[in-house]
Amino acid sequence: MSDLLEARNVSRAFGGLHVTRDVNFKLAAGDRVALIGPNGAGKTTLVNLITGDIAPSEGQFFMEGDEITGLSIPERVRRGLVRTFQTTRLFANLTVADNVALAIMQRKRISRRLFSSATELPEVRAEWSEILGNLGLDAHAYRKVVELAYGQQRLIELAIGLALHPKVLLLDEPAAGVPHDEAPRILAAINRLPADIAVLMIEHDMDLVFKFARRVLVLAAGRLIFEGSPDEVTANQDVRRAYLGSYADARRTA
Ligand SMILES: Nc1ncnc2c1ncn2[C@@H]1O[C@H](COP(=O)(O)OP(=O)(O)OP(=O)(O)O)[C@@H](O)[C@H]1O
Repeated sequence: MSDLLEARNVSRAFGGLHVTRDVNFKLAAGDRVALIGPNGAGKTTLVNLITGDIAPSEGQFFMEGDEITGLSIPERVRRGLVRTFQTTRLFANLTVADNVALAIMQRKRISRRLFSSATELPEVRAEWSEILGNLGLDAHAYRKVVELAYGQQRLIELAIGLALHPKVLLLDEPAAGVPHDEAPRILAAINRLPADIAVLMIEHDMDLVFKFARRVLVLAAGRLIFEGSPDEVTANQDVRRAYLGSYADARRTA
């Protein structure tokens, strides 16, 4: 199967600070990959490079074989390279349905001037109601985002990502800040994402990483130092030294 996304020799420096160093990886359809690494390893910078928020100093990105290094963020989204929205970018005083409808309209290029009626356009409504149903948010469709619990707001980020029809979905700490008892719903929603999309998740919560990922990329000081299955990553001495030590020991002795 051909690769959906490829990073080839990607580096990024800020002044003299080399934050991303010669990174290479590939994502294929159906991949469930976690990107982990200690604080300051360069995870967010790498995601910003993938999305086009920042440009690499060196190297290239490819989507389905086409070079996308010079493309804008919206052009990448149109090709199916989607990052979940942050809750801070949701329209808090609009309904959940309106927030998802806006993303559907963006994808279908329906003018926002039609917005007042667009949420209820049959083809738009059918789509958001299916997405919200799959995420267990259908009962909240007509509630304002601001009225929902934080965990539910984070599910709306996923809903908007899905409304953009991703081939590659980038999740930036999807459970961060979510109360412990709401976190399983996030994991359940992530586990129900369409099987054929590639998902790359940055996450600090190792329990979530090990429940979600079939492959783990480990970043340290801007370099990918290891790639393997969750068990291989836990067993690897370099990774343990760089990052996992206490967690791996805790797992072993548990
Ligand atoms: N625009 C920038 N200008 C200068 N330095 C930057 C910039 N963006 C990031 N850095 C530096 O790059 C390094 C990596 O930051 P980044 O946020 O990518 O790491 P991270 O692995 O996501 O960290 P965390 O897990 O703490 O979120 C840090 O030392 C940070 O200060």
